[in-house]
Amino acid sequence: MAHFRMAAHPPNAPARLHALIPAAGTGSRAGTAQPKQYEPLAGRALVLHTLEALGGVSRLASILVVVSSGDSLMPRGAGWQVAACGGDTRAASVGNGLAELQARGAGEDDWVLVHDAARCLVTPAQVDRLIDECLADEVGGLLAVPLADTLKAAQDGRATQTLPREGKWLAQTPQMFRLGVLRRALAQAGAGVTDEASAIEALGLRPRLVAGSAQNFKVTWPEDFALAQAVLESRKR
Ligand SMILES: Nc1ccn([C@@H]2O[C@H](COP(=O)(O)OP(=O)(O)OP(=O)(O)O)[C@@H](O)[C@H]2O)c(=O)n1
Ligand SMILES: C[C@](O)(CO)[C@H](O)COP(=O)(O)O
Repeated sequence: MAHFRMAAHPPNAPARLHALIPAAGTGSRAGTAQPKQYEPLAGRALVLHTLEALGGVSRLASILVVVSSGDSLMPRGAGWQVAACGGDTRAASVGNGLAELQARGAGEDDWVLVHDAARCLVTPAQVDRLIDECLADEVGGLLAVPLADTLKAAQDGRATQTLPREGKWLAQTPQMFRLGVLRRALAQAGAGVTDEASAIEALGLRPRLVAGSAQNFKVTWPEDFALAQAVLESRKR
């Protein structure tokens, strides 16, 4: 694996910001022959749209993409680095990616913005809003959207109860936390957590919720590709 090291970061220098992109999943729910991040979308691999958006965020000092060992599909480019240290779960891929970032020169106090490769519709403006609102925050935070629909509890395919939706949000990415705290939080939380914020919450901390956008959805199901394509095409007009 080709390694890069970041420029030395002197003590007391301001914290830098890094993007970490977990891209080591198989996309089993998407029903595609290859992992969904490599599916063609508006003329190129889905993950390249994600990387283009992050490349438009001028405050990011580096972008590291985590892929599975043996992955031969991830495109190489000047604007990002690739580490083949993916794990069995998203949490493991992120934990391994944080260790890799640190090994490559990132500091404990540096901010890391973890962003799903599969959220290819994120925009630089959304990421900048997250950074603006979290940079002075003691904990950090995440993009999220308030629940728009009525929320049901269910059993055997039948609704058993309608749950209050007030105060409920859908978590998106990026999720922005200090590298050292996030590493420790994920190590304590274990492989079961589905996002970084849950590991931080388990420490008793309260991540800031920053308004995201319904368009920043995660490509998960077969029908999501056509929707993502339509959004990308609408932005060209
Ligand atoms: N072991 C894993 C699992 C997921 N991811 C990444 O985490 C992001 C969000 O996960 P998800 O949408 O669940 O992707 P998959 O795990 O690939 O999809 P599925 O659950 O349908 O198999 C994706 O960019 C995916 O590549 C990862 O890096 N390592
Ligand atoms: C991190 C995430 O995208 C926030 O909504 C989500 O939790 C990932 O979950 P998945 O089960 O790995 O798709």
